[in-house]
Amino acid sequence: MTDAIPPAIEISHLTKVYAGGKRALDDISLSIPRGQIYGLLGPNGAGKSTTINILAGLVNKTSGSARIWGFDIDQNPRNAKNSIGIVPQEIVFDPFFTPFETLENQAGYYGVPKGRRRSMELLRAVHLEDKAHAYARTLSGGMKRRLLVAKAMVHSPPILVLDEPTAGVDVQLRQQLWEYVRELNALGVTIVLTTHYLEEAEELCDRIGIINHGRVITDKPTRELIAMAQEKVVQVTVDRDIATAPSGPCFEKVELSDPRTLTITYMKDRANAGQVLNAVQASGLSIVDVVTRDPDLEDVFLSLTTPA
Ligand SMILES: Nc1ncnc2c1ncn2[C@@H]1O[C@H](COP(=O)(O)OP(=O)(O)OP(=O)(O)O)[C@@H](O)[C@H]1O
Repeated sequence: MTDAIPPAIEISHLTKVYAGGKRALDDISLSIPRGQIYGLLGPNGAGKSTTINILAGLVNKTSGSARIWGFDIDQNPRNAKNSIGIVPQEIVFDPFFTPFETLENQAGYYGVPKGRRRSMELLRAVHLEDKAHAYARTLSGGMKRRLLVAKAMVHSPPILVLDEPTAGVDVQLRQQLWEYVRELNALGVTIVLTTHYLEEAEELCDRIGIINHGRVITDKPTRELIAMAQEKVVQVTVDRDIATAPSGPCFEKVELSDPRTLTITYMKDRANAGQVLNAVQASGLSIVDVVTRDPDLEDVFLSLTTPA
């Protein structure tokens, strides 16, 4: 009876108006399925952190409701909190504790008995075993971020939320972090991440929600979202220099990138690449090379978040 299993996170008509009147969330509803890697995307100030901070119990909502692993955050705050681990955007540690102590303290905070603590195991998983007894202040930025991930996992929550985890983290560390996130997901942990890196969301996430100005503008499987980008681009190299770009009935836009290269945009619901190439040949040009570009999430994101 999979239908009876509640989603990992269910947000229903959530609204947040900050003191001062800023409406950061305006009637948001989202359902995040269990077992997935879910990407929450949106431009700066869209309301991503506000959403996560409400789930974490750090910000009070104005109205609406949220359930974490089936537990209502108002009616069952303790179970809701125990079901989620949050890696915050900002790095906050007591610099005088070692990574090992940091994890032990956090486990204590969650009431994890000594015999069931996994501090060393977690440090090993985030490649910080050799730093277990160094002061937190001596760790590099990337190490601190990995320690935050371990800290969020001390109570073995079924959901891990990462708020902009790779901001300011170099490419190699980012890859290591994602590797660990994927491992956790393979073990059954539901992952929610917010990111500005669209390629990253596209590569990692099974499903993506986009919010803008405090509203959900889309919430779909990544594949469907990419398919929504209607614009396609084909770059055609012709056999001789030309001075002006030819026109074609199915061209949305055409540019002469260099004297022999045409960059043609067409709408995939109105034409196909064959028709575009036929139109080029019909203008008397011979084609020597063709490069097509598939839409990526950036195209979808821009078309959905830019005011029409
Ligand atoms: N404590 C606060 N008091 C008043 N306004 C706030 C507060 N925190 C956030 N806001 C405002 O609420 C809106 C949503 O902010 P939020 O931090 O949730 O966005 P975000 O999508 O996480 O952005 P970013 O990607 O920059 O972190 C913004 O306009 C922000 O200025």
